[in-house]
Amino acid sequence: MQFDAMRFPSYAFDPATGVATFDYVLDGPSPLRFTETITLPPADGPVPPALTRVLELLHVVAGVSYFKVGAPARVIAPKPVAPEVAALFTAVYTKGMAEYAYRNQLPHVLDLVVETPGLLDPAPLIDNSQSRPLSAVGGGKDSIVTLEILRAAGLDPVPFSVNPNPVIKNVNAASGLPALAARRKLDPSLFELNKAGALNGHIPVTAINSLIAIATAVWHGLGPVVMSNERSASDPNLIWNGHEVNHQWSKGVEAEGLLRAAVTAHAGLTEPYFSLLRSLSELHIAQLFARHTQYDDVVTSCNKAFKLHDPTARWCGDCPKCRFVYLAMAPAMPRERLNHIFGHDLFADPAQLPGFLELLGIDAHKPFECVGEVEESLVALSMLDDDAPVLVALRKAVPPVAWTTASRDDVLTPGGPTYVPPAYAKIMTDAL
Ligand SMILES: CC(=O)N[C@H]1[C@@H](OP(=O)(O)OP(=O)(O)OC[C@H]2O[C@@H](n3ccc(=O)[nH]c3=O)[C@H](O)[C@@H]2O)O[C@H](CO)[C@@H](O)[C@@H]1O[C@H](C)C(=O)N[C@@H](C)C(=O)N[C@@H](CCC(=O)O)C(=O)O
Ligand SMILES: Nc1ncnc2c1ncn2[C@@H]1O[C@H](COP(=O)(O)OP(=O)(O)OP(=O)(O)O)[C@@H](O)[C@H]1O
Repeated sequence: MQFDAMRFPSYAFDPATGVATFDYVLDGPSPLRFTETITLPPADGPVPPALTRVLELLHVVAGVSYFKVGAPARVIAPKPVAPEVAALFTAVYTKGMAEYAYRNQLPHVLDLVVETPGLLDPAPLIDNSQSRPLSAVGGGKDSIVTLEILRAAGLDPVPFSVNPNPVIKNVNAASGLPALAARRKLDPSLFELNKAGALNGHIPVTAINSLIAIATAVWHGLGPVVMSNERSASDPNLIWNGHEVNHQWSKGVEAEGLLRAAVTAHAGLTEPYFSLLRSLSELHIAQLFARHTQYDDVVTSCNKAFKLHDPTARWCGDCPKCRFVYLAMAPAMPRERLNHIFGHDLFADPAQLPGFLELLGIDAHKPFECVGEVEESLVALSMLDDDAPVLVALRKAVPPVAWTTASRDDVLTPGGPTYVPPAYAKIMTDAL
């Protein structure tokens, strides 16, 4: 299938139902049309201009799911925008699609510049910084840690999820906090095209979920959207043709800065969005999670639980994410509790050894999954001193030089750039 350009013909929003419809076209000799539907949790009152503006951003950003069917050389945004917005669009379609470009060997994707038809002045500023935060919940340990820090500080967070599956609903129930939810429905023809062998691959889903969260916060008169993206999300998996390829790009600090700047320029929000956990390693977050036992029967970080077509699974016990989180939580809690959470004893199963070696940097590149850095895995291993079969084998396999690169202080001391506003930074300091 050959396509020349991707266009964004129209979008509509119905405040009576909360339904937004976004139209897309892949132009070429046989054009393809798509419509995505996003339903925001309904709110009373008129539609604030800032909501319309956030939906304009979402229209273009959510287009990546359809762009990937054909990877056209041109992407033509529908409206004039500020430079900050043009920068976000281009980054989402290039850096956000880098894993897709790498796996499908489409180098032109990394050099694409999203075309925008003219310049728009920045929107007037709206101070939203003092209102209740909206806290995105994905069902994993990270968002639970954020929710509990915000709650302990008396900020009365509102949990929010896109397409909450049973895992997310159970986490919300365990928190006891009333939650908001949005629904997102991809155009069904995408699945038919995928079955027929169309180009496919990973997309920067966090950028999409984040804009849906910001739209919801604006419509409900809430404050900043608080994410739980960790420090290591910013690190690439590999370099390809001189470009970084990062599976988690839209969870990284660069994407956070671009998204904040674009939302402030286009919709005027002074404090739209930040990650509270940005300065922390996954290992550190796992230690903070260990303080809260009420989520043990519901927490799930395994991505198998998040398939669009299989919403029932919890920890599969046999993927990079399960292995990494198991290793990261192991130093912070008794093994019985760990095995209860996972329903598997991964350190007793020799079949898990190759996967753990990969996490420890002894094989291949960092897996294309949301896992922490090699140093974090090494430090976690160094904090474990029992003789479980997998641990014994791992200690033998790690070359002596590897231990010298793994510093417990580096991994467990907060650091790196963040966009956490001062009031929230103080809360974080108090929580650690
Ligand atoms: C759950 C998962 O890992 N899905 C990725 C997987 O898709 P799969 O076919 O195995 O299952 P589904 O997610 O049900 O997707 C069905 C098809 O729909 C397409 N699609 C899905 C969501 C979307 O927003 N747009 C879409 O076009 C998808 O391509 C399938 O054809 O493999 C896919 C191809 O590599 C990935 O695109 C699926 O990833 C989801 C978008 C997803 O939600 N993944 C997150 C669990 C994830 O990877 N999060 C990253 C953060 C990435 C970021 O920068 O935001 C992380 O936590 O590290
Ligand atoms: N369905 C969703 N709706 C809204 N936000 C989500 C959803 N899934 C993930 N997120 C948010 O996106 C960010 C990245 O997701 P990620 O899956 O890494 O986090 P998590 O589920 O909290 O923790 P873990 O890394 O343990 O899985 C987090 O801030 C998370 O809250």
